[in-house]
Amino acid sequence: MPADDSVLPETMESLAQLKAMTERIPGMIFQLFRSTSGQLRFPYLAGNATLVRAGERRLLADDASYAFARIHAEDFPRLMAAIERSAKSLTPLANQFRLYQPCGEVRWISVRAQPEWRGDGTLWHGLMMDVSEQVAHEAHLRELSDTDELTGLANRRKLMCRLDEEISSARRHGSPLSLMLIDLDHFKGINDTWGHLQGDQVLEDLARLCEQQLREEDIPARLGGEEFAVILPLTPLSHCLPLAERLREAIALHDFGFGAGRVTASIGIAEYRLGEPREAFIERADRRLYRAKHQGRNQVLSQP
Ligand SMILES: Nc1nc2c(ncn2[C@@H]2O[C@H](COP(=O)(O)OP(=O)(O)OP(=O)(O)O)[C@@H](O)[C@H]2O)c(=O)[nH]1
Repeated sequence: MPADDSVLPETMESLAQLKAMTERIPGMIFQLFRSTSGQLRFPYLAGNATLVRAGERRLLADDASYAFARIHAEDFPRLMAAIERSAKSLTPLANQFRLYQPCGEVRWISVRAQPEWRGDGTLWHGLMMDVSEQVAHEAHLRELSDTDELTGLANRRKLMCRLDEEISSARRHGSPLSLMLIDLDHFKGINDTWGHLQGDQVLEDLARLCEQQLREEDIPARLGGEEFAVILPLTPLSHCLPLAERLREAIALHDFGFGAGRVTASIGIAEYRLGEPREAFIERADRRLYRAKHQGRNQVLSQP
């Protein structure tokens, strides 16, 4: 074979480049091997030292359990199931999990890897990235899209999701579930007399009153305008009625900034009937609210 003096320096240079690059990427590149007996080890692991300490890497080359022990308990079964599926079907592994850092901090890690059958086990070639900032940003966006901007309560979209969840739980367990619909009386008059900003303040105060008067497990929301709703899980109508009455009274006695007794609300309540669709449940509470308005306002009306 003809000697080629350029091969060695070029190879050395590529290796140096590769080393410099892997040490700087915001994650790790790895090979993970799982033997047919189920033992896991990282034959290759390079990259961001904060995810795995240099000393730990040597241990992980023989036994990956040190790293797997740092995975959050809630995410561990999902990751193991994904590894199992990927090994069985030889399809790419894609998962996201929380990893405890040596300092105790938790980071979100996204893993993508391609499996390959090696005769005595499966070898994945992959990449792990620290996606904690992205996960936090997504959670913030989700929160914004679920929250009413003015009052900070859940918005209509979130309320409907929560109502669906509570209805399915009530169906599964046969547990009671009630709904309150709350509408401020003559709110247009408040806006017209005191101005829109003061009107907004009333809505914010009402949100705080709902939170103070109700229990931790109740779910208050602003449906829009001056209309609010509260989901009361595990609550029969007989328990919901005094709660609604207490809230109505608290509103009527509260000083919203222009003297107590100037703002009142009408409340319609209903208890979920097993099997009924969500809209029918809301409709029954709404009919009671409508009736409360027409019977003179500042009152609670219920429908069993
Ligand atoms: N300040 C403020 N006003 C709002 C907001 N959303 C809706 N409104 C006002 O709420 C008022 C609702 O008026 P109506 O639907 O006639 O109801 P109401 O005056 O409360 O009368 P009843 O419900 O029949 O007692 C309207 O004047 C809307 O402009 C808001 O975010 N802030």
